[in-house]
Amino acid sequence: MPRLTDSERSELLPTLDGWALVEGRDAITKRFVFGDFNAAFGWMTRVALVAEAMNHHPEWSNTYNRVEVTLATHDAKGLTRRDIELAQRMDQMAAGLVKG
Ligand SMILES: C[C@H](O)[C@H](O)[C@H]1CNC2=NC(N)=NC(=O)C2=N1
Repeated sequence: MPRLTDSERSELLPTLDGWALVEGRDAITKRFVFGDFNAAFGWMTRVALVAEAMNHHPEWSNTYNRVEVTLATHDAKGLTRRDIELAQRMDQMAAGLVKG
């Protein structure tokens, strides 16, 4: 899986909702804020099954109702289309459950 080209980045990154580039690393990151722990962990559980089905896994941490997510393709040592797809899936699955 090749890393995103510059033109792919300028095309695809703006389609994401609230994701930011990680300083000093070819990766994207986002903080999801849910109503409570149950909502946050339930979302993580559902996303985990999607990630496993995609064979593409997030780097993430959970503190009560917050989930910090970083996406990159380890095999490519940077961003690929898999990261864009997983980010979009995460946004879809968080719709209506997150603040802001
Ligand atoms: C062996 C397994 O298919 C690979 O390690 C997969 C699993 N999940 C992955 N997830 C991510 N984020 N990047 C990868 O390169 C990757 N590779």
